[in-house]
Amino acid sequence: MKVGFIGGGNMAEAMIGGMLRQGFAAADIRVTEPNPDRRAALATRYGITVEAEAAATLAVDVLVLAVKPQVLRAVLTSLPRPAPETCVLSIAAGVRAGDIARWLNQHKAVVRAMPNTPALVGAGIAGLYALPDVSAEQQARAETVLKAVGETVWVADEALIDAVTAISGSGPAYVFLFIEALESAGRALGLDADAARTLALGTVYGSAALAVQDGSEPAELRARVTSKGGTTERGVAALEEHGVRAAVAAAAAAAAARARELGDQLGAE
Ligand SMILES: NC(=O)C1=CN([C@@H]2O[C@H](COP(=O)(O)OP(=O)(O)OC[C@H]3O[C@@H](n4cnc5c(N)ncnc54)[C@H](O)[C@@H]3O)[C@@H](O)[C@H]2O)C=CC1
Ligand SMILES: O=C(O)[C@@H]1CCC=N1
Repeated sequence: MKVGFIGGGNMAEAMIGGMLRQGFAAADIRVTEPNPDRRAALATRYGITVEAEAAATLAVDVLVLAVKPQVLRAVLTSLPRPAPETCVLSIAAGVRAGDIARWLNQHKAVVRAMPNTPALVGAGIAGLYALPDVSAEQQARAETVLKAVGETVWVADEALIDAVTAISGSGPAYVFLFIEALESAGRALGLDADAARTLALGTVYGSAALAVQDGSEPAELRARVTSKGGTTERGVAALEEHGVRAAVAAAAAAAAARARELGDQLGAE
């Protein structure tokens, strides 16, 4: 299967690294990238073909759109229409699949996906949505590309991709913010910087691993840490008093609203 990338930035690199680790051949991956430093870096690191112009990148089974949402329309309207069998896989936040099809001269085989940066270490999670004209085989090809860097979840309603964006697309930033806060609380309690970071990171990593492997409800896992009259009870009560659930809900609502706003703004162009 041949895969092309329009845009060779962070997300494209994460996906390319994962695909090569999963056994994709470097000869089957092509990238179009205008920045000469990025072109040299990708070609050297991965031995793939990286070019300044899109022409050769288009003759592929899956064409990944990995540029910023704000430039997508200009990029697509300057391209020839891809072959009907080419599955276009957009990872641009907010931009709707129907607008992509329109900018590609009514090329209807469009899958819209939202991956996340843990893809860099093969631990990504991506939501996908396919326009009705995408065949089962084209869907499977798009999924194979994303599965190279983690798990996938299909949604049947495109509006839910904005929810995926708010939860797992932007979510790593919420988790990193929590790690920052836990680390700085550790320093405030007298731990040195190294110990505070190691403890904060190990706690988030270990807790996520336990939740995934054990499979119990997160509330049940929390109950197992929380001894009656003990320390966790006080700590969790303080988190609840300070509105941690409301803060997370507000973060997700704001991110989803921004995804919709991007879709409205960019689709109206
Ligand atoms: N960073 C993240 O956590 C996530 C990002 N996304 C989406 O992925 C897309 C790419 O994001 P990043 O990789 O973070 O951005 P990035 O800025 O690292 O990469 C974008 C690349 O596109 C290149 N580019 C600009 N104009 C171009 C053109 N005309 N033709 C080809 N390439 C061009 C840039 O030189 C740059 O290397 C965005 O649409 C973003 O919404 C999706 C999921 C998560
Ligand atoms: O912040 C953004 O717009 C992109 C989409 C999800 C993660 N990064």
